[in-house]
Formats: sequence, C-alpha cells, structure tokens
Amino acid sequence: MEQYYKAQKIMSDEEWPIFWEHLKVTLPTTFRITGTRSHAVEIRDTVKNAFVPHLANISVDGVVADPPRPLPWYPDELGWHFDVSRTLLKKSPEYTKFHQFLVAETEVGNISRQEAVSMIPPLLLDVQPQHWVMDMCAAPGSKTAQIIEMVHANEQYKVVPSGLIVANDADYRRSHMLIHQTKRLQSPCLIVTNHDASLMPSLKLAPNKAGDIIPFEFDRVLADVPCSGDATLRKNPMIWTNWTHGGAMGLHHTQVNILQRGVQMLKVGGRIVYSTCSFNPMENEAVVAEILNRANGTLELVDVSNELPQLKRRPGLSDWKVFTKDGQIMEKFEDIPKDARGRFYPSMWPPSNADNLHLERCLRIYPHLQNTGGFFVAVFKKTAPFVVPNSSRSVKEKVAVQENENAMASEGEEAAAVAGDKHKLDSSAAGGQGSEPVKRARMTRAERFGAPGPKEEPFLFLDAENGDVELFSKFYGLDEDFPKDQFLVRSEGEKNKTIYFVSEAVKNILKSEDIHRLKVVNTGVRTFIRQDSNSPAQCTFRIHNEGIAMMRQFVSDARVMAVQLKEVITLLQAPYPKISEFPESIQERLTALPTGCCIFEFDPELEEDKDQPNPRWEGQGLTGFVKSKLVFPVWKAQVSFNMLLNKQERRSLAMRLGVDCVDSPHVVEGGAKGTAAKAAAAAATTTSDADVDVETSADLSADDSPMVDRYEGAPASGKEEEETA
Ligand SMILES: C[S@@+](CC[C@H](N)C(=O)[O-])C[C@H]1O[C@@H](n2cnc3c(N)ncnc32)[C@H](O)[C@@H]1O
Repeated sequence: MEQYYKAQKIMSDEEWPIFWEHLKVTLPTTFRITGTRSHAVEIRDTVKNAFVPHLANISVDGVVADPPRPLPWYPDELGWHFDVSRTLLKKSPEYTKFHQFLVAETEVGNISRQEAVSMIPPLLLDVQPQHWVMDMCAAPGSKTAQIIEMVHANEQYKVVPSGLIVANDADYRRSHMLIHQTKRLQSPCLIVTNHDASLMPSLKLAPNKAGDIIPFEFDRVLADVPCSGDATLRKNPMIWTNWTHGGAMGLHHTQVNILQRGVQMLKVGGRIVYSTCSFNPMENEAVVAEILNRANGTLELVDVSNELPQLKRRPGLSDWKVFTKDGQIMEKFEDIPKDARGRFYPSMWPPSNADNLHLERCLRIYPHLQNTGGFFVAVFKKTAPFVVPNSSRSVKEKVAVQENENAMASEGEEAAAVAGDKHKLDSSAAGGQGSEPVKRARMTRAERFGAPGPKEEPFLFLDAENGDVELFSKFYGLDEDFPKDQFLVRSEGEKNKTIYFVSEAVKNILKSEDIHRLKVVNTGVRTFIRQDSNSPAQCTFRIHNEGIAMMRQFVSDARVMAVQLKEVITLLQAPYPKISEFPESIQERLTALPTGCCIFEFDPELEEDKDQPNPRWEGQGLTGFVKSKLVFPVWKAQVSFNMLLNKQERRSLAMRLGVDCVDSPHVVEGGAKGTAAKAAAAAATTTSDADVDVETSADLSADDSPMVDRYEGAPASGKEEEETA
C-alpha cells in the first residue's frame, strides 16, 4: 500500500511520514447535533454551557485532555470532536458524565455519531428547502439525515416543504437501515427506494396541483458510491491486512456508471457531489475525468475553494499510474495483452486532456490535515443537457469497452459488489494479489446486493371526502387549506388502520403512471392510527407521535391543552393519572375535554418555574429546562389520562426534563397483546382496576414497534403493518 500510494504521488515526500503516522492512530470521537434547527441549538448550548466548561484541564495519569471542540468548518457549531483515551473516560467523573449524556442523546436521536469527513459531501451539496434531492447510495443514511435536515431547515409554520429526498440503496437489508436512521426526522418529503443506482428508472410524474407535469429530475444528487474504503483505515484497521490495489480496479466501472446515471437525473443548473472514502485515483480522479469527458462540455467541476473555508484540503491529481495485478506499471491500456484486459478499462488511465479538466478542483482530505479520516469529494455543475456517452468516446475506446463487456462480469464486478459493503471487504473480494481465484460467471443481482425484498403493498391515497378523513379532520379541526388529499394507507382492508401523510411532491411520484418501475420501500409519516377503545370517544383515530410535530401546526386549539412542567411530570411519573392527581389549576380544563385523543403542549416560555435549576444539570451550573416547545399526544379515557408515547420516547422526554419516569405499562416488550398486555397494564398501575381504562391501554401496546424491527427478520409490508397496528 505504501509503495502504491507513493508511486501515485498523492502528496509530497516531505508530507508522507506524518500522513502515514496518522493512519495508524485511532480517530477522535466526532458527533453531529441533529434535528430541527431550534432543537439542535438547544442541545448544542447544553454541550457548550453545561459540559465543556467542566471538561477543561482534566488530566489523568499526568495527561491533560483537550476539551471537546466544535469542528471549525461545520456551520453553526453543530459538529463536534474530542480525543480522549478510554482510561480518561472511565477515570474522570466529568468525562463519564459527558459520555453518559452523549450515549443517552444518541439513543433518542438528538446526537449522531458520524465521522467528521463524512459530514462534508452534504455540506458541499448546498441543499435548499425547495430542492429535489437524490441520494443514490444512501445506506446507512448519515448523509441522508443531514440532507433531510437541510430540506426542513426553514421550520416555516404551516408549510410542508416543497423539497423532496429520494434515498436509495441497492441492498434491500441496508435500505431498511435507512428507514431506521431517518424515522426520527419524520419527514413527509422522503421516499426510500431500493435500486441499483446505475439503473435508477425514469418516471412520468402525475401533474401537480397547478396542472404542470414536473420531470423526474433533481436539483441535487449525491453519489456517495461504494468504494474500497482505504481512507477509513483509522476506523477499520483490518484494511491493513486486506488491502490490495485490485479492490479499486474492480469498482471503477460501477462508480462511473452510478455517477453517469446521477448526471442524467440532474437538472441543468443543478449540482452533483461524487464522494468516496478511498485515496485511490482509480476510484476518484479517473472516474471524475471519465464522466467529464463523456459529458463533453455539459458538466464542469465547481471550484469550491471558498466553501467551508476552514476545511483543510489538497487538490485532486491530474496524473496517476495504473498497475497490473503483479505490481507493474502500465503506461497505457493498449500495452496490456488482450487476454489480460478483463479487469482494465481505458478510462482508468489519465486522459490526454487531464490538464484541461480542472481536476485540481477535487478535494482530497488526508488524515493528518485536521486529525480526521480520509475522503475524496468532487462537486459538479451541469451546464447543459447530457447526451449519452457513445458519441463522445473514441473508436478505440468503444472497441475496448466492447471487449470488456463480458469480462467485467468477473473479478472486477465481484469486487465492486462486495466492497459496496465496506465491512465485508476482504482480500478475495478485493481481487488483488494473494486472493483466491475469482469466479468468472456473471453475478446475479442477489449475489451483488443481497436477497431482494418482498413485493411492496401499494400506496393507496384517500380522497379528501373519504369518511375517515372527514372524521379526523373535523374532530381535530384541521385547517381548511390543509392538503387533505395527501393521506394514504398501505392495505385495502375493511377499515383503514394506519394513515400516513406525504408531501405533494411525494404524491406526484407515487401517482406516476409508471410507478411500478420504482421500488419504494418506505415513505410517509404515520399520522393517524385507528383506536378502537371502549371509551365513548367521538373519533376513533388518535394522532401518532411520529406525526405530531407537523400536525400540531394544522389542528385547531380546541384539542390542545397548554400544560406546565408539573403536569407533564405527573403524566411521566404516574401510569394512568386521574384528573384528581393533576394540579388543581388544570383540573377544570381537563374535565371539560371530551374523551379521546388530545395534544398536550408545554411551552417553556410560559413556564412559571422557568428559571429554577434543571435537576438534570445539577452541579453543572445551568438553569432553565428545555428551550423548544414539547408536544405529545395524550389519550383521555373516562377517568384517567395516558401519554401516547412508547418507552423510549417517554424516557427521552423525562431525561430532557431532568426527572424520573415510570415506563408506560401499555408498551409491552415483544409487542404482546390482549390478556397479557392487560395484565401487565393492570399490574403496573397503582390505582385499582376499576379506575383505569385498561382496554384503551392494552390496545395501544404494539403499534409503536418501529418499522426497523422488521429489518431484523420479517419483511416489511402493509399487511404486517396492519397486523402490528
Ligand atoms: C459508502 S456506502 C454509503 C454511505 C451512505 N451514503 C452514508 O452516508 O451513510 C455505499 C452504499 O452503496 C450501496 N451500493 C452498492 N452498490 C450500489 C449500487 N449499484 N447502487 C446503489 N447502491 C449501491 C451499498 O449497499 C452501501 O450502502
């Protein structure tokens, strides 16, 4: 590896030793504060004000650790890093406390552990809330999460963003990781798909409300392609023993094809970001140069030297070498004997016009520049429609491509498929020296991307005049101009059970006449759930916590209870508090509420005790509680109340408020239903059975099992969703 990269001259001889030393050292811990703007700022300020001042000058065994610091190039101090040993984390009570905070916030999705360099591509994508964005190789979804946050960045009241995010991954199982990662962001603008990105289908969309047919094209495309991953050495030390240069050779072709499809799907004027976590020019500049030449002047590399100015980077290369399997440098494709060309493409060599392509505009991030992992990023702008490549290739090259067509099914493609999942990268997958002889048969799709998922249930839109839509619209007082025709269900049962909401753009895609070509594995925010209960509620639909932040903006105040902190605490600490258990000041209003689902809203600005110390930060010198509003659904039964939150959501809320909570008895581990759940509910409550609406509680038991549970084994389908609900 050392010889190979020295020969590639990826940096000067003077710089090499420090680069090489950095590769051997474990990465610092980095994290990103996630979520909507106001919420993220609250968490950031907690890190800054409640923890960092206590972490300065801490030393263990004579070593002083630097306190956590914001990544200088990450906007608004929402990306952080710190570099302390495990010993220090264990021995310093201050760091132990900080570590516990990070773990707890990560569990509820407020903080995301993400490698610093992996945060760069979405930042350079420059996503605006109105943009349609395609994330071609998206799993496990850390960059998708960043993109979703950008589309929702405006937090405009009563506005569903017009932006769209299509998050795709070829591997069905990994596409479910995406669902898990993005679920907490509750975006009605997201579609998760499962395709080989190089074969992403075109669609003819349904007309929008203005009657226009918008083409299935994107303002922004991210191609964070499968790669050999050798720039992740600091995180994946097994690469030291498994690395061969053959891994990159096998990926080049796939990477070019994915990037080309991305450019085709990009609007003229739009931006596409290509990225890898590899140092190898075969996967980086060679791919970039090939696509620029195929685009024949319709695509250009953007000079981003003024963007993220604090980020240290090195320019892309304009010259590199291609090695044979046994380490010989080949000057040109034609020098390779015909029968040995299987794994080579002419596009792997620097093109004759390399000096004119501005490859120096690519970003090479090396570990020693700012103590991170390595990364490669190229940012393109499409300046004119892209004509498919054959015409832009030389005859010689076309012949070579023809020759390679069958051979590419062998070792190269095999490596490409396996290295798609870097965790599986091994020497045989990389197809390099010392590897097992590789199969020459063409790989099936299942071999490349894992078993395909089951056929998805259709997405069935409900009319605005549908009886159920009318029922919950009236009950919750939905705004007149709320788009009531954007609710959907996933199964044709007698009764609608789970109702999802999607944005207009998502609807136009799902209503395309050729939607059967797009394999959608997930979309929509769970908004309403049928609630068959024995209490005489006027509406059989309750609001799901997943959709509450959005729906709160559109429902009338009649079903919203403004509450103080102590009332939230009552709900957290008593399983089914009766009206008499709440403070007297609120009892009259609680009695007046009709039975069924309502929304409780806690506004810290209106809190009577807002300046008292938050018990959560005891000893950290921080006063005040949460800074952003809290909204959550509550069921009013005949005599008692019940927060409609699952165990994790309850705990997260209690943690933010700095109080203890009891786990809601209605959430039964393993999704048990019926008698067992009722028994558990009854056993957990301190009030007598007669006082508790156990039926209601038990019925709520299983629907909160997250969709990702299916990823563990059972397939996702509307049918199962219905059974679970
Ligand atoms: C580098 S990872 C993507 C990481 C992701 N962007 C993130 O930030 O979390 C590459 C992904 O590409 C997927 N993949 C491999 N070949 C693909 C193809 N032909 N089309 C789409 N996805 C592919 C792999 O399953 C893998 O999840």
